[in-house]
Amino acid sequence: MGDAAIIDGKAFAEDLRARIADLAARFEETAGRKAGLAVVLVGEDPASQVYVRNKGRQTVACGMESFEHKLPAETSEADLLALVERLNSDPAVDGILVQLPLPAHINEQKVIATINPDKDVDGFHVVNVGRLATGLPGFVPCTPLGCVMLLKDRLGSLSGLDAVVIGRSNIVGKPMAQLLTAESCTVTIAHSRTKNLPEVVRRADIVVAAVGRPEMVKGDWIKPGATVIDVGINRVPSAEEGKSKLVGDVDFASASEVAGAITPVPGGVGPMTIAVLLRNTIVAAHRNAGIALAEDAI
Ligand SMILES: Nc1nc2c(c(=O)[nH]1)N[C@@H](CN(C=O)c1ccc(C(=O)N[C@@H](CCC(=O)O)C(=O)O)cc1)CN2
Repeated sequence: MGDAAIIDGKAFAEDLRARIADLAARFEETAGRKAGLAVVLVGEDPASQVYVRNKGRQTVACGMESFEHKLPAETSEADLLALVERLNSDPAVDGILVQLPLPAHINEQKVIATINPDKDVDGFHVVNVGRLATGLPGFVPCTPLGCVMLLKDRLGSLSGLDAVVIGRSNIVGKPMAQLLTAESCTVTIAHSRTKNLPEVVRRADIVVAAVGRPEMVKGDWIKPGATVIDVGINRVPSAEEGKSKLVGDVDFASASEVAGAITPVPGGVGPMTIAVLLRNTIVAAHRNAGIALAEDAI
């Protein structure tokens, strides 16, 4: 392996959860109730089951209330929308998250649009997308916000840096580009159709790979000393017969020879996703209860 510093998302997420646990305890004292997060899972996708279980456990470990709703894969869209409506009007629920992906017969956008934007701790509702785009307070999607936290922890100010985001999804690529713009980076959104992609990436001080292609970004695409954030989570066959392993969108072995710092997979961006979800939930609880909170300090 090379000289790149390893950005330890697991350790950062642990620290963040400890701060959230303090805030949750103080919230309970002041509000007379725990902050609450409702997580809805439709179907039996194995990865989603793990993520939802971890969300529930970490919510409780931080001193918040977890409301889990596990629905069969054949649940109708109407029934799911009715559940979301009930959660919208439940005063014990500060945050609502519907685990994605949903089964093909359910319209994801319709479900997200039904969540009360002030309980949308995933930051996926168009109202929150618009708030982020215009700089208004709302909720920011957890994975990109976690990436920015890791970058600022590593680099301090990001102002003036060249950033390339590879991937243009609504959940990661687009909000990531907006957050980096708000930090005064010069941002390029690249994707699978970008011409001369390696050349574009080589200009960047910050590379965020969120393209969903295992180990696509090679070491010779990286500017020496750049900071590399790997959002990819790809399960691929391992050298051991019948086993699989997780890899990112970055070829870690070659990129870590060149980069100044890099997130590993696993243990980089992934653990930040759930920690930031808990951060958004405690923020939602304070807003819903009308209790002041220095949100930027979390
Ligand atoms: N409603 C949502 N659905 C989905 C989101 C989301 O933010 N909101 N993101 C992903 C899945 N996800 C959380 O839901 C998630 C992904 C990965 C991790 C994580 O900790 N990854 C570990 C590896 C875990 C493993 O072994 O599989 C790591 O990278 O170290 C947490 C949460 C899609 N759906």
